[in-house]
Amino acid sequence: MPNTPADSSFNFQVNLAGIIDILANHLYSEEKVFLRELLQNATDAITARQKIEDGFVGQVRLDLIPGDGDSPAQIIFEDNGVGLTEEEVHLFLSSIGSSSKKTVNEVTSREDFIGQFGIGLLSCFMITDEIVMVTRSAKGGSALEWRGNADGSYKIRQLDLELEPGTRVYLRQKAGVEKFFQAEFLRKLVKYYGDLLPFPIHFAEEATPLNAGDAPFMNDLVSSDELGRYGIEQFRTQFFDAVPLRTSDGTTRGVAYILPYAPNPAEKTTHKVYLKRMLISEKIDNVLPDWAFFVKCIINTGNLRPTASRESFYEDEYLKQTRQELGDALKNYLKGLAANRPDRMRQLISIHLATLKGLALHDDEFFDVIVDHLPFKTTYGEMLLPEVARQTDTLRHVPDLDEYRQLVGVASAQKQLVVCSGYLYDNQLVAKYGQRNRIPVQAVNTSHFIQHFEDLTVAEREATFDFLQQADAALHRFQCQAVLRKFEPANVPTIYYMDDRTNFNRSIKKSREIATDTFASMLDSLSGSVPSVSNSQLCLNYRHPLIQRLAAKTGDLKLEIEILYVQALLLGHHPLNNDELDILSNGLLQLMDR
Ligand SMILES: Nc1ncnc2c1ncn2[C@@H]1O[C@H](COP(=O)(O)OP(=O)(O)OP(=O)(O)O)[C@@H](O)[C@H]1O
Repeated sequence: MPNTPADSSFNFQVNLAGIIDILANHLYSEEKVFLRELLQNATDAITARQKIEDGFVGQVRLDLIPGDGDSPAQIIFEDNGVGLTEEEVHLFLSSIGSSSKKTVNEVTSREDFIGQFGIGLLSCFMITDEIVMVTRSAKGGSALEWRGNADGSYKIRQLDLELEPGTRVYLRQKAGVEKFFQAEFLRKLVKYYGDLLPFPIHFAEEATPLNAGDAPFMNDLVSSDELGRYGIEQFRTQFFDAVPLRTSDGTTRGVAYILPYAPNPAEKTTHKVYLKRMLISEKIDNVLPDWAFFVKCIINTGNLRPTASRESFYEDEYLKQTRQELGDALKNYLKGLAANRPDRMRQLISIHLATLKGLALHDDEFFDVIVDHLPFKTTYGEMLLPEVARQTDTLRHVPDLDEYRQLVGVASAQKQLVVCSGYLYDNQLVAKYGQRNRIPVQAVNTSHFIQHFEDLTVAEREATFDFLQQADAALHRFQCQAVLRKFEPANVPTIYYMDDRTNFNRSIKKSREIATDTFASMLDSLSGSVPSVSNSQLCLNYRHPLIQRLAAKTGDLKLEIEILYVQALLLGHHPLNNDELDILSNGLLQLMDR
């Protein structure tokens, strides 16, 4: 054991080969990014040269020397950028984490370049064991050869060659990465990462560059047809629409494609993002607000800061501002669509209804943009909430779908405008609409309607007294009270209101019928804990001829009343338990006997 003095200090020891291995092989998710890093260095070198030579025209050439039996294949990647002096080679190329792009002076600033960490070149070690770079600085000096090894060693030598300024990188294939050394593969990869770069990238001696150097979304005057065609080309999808995006300072611009289908909300939509015209990643998910997951974007940005792996952006002020502004552009599009093309807005809503409703609930701003255009089922047919609000002083809604179905005919006949809020999010949306627009909102159920039905006259009440007594007694075992009222439509004989307690007890009874012994005793103790008093009501319609006839009859009407009760359950979409099914079958048998 070494004898360490009490308060001695040491420097960390760096295992160079280990660090290189981590950076080269574990920072990036895929090997192909080595080409992105080479393109990025070439772009930055050309930018740096343009800073000192006004109007300088950059270019890049990529070549592949196929392998033969003895020597492996080799990629040669060449740019006519600023190159490196000997001092710079030692300072930036041979020192991990050093980058010439951090240097700020009167001609360059940090924002001019894509690179910043001083590690990107190491990604080439994913496909080679040795990086050879031949460079000559535009600032003068002789040509140099630098050989960097994955074990952390490097060599430099001066070359006695009259080279034009620029840099050439040689990468000799290591075992197991043959696919990156195929001409076709490289061509595609260059197009993939560098299609928008503003200088030609040639393959070998080919006259036509591999990259287009531009894209329709970079052009302010682009037509939406052109954007649509670009969307098909990029994603093989005919989108619902293409929305041009642009931040106020113009540093980020692009296009948002509205998906022609409802996306899976569990999956985040990712976007294709270029940084200073170089493709960073297709999997960026934080450049748009969360609510915008019904669009897929392609954007080019000049000021967002990529992380070291370049697979996402730092959550900084620029990103927040950009996200806000791109979100605003989308909201403006939706507003414009609603104002000028309501038919298209309706189509968009019909595709993304659930998504838009869910988003509106969680984002107040978005809520205000969209809520006036969301269709709701009402007793007057499909309506928008502002239309409903114009026609009633209180926005009444039925939050239970089955209950709404039972009530719709009755409420329409009473000329009551009621919204169905039984579909996903509708209940909360109606409540939020009332809250934000200061309109009273009331959730109503069947009981509300029964209370407002017309009462019988005194004479009618006297004449039906016995019948009502009998009905009440017959319904007692179902924890239900009989009520006699007059309501429209006259062809509806009954309407049933089931309160929560009865509902709970009925579900327990239904489960009890199929439960094992142990589970049954648990259910018994549960049902014992609920008071048997309930407010459930079977409202009999005195306008219906059948009810009038029954009310006028004397004798035992238990079976008739029970059948009416079961019929009301069925109309209200309530599942029947065994007792109730028996009532139906007995009733039919007795009918046959008669
Ligand atoms: N083609 C090139 N022309 C001129 N200089 C280059 C070239 N490629 C690399 N360099 C120099 O080597 C340095 C290190 O490059 P590297 O790609 O590792 O990091 P970076 O580009 O600075 O930052 P990042 O890690 O963010 O890519 C650069 O800062 C630059 O000075």
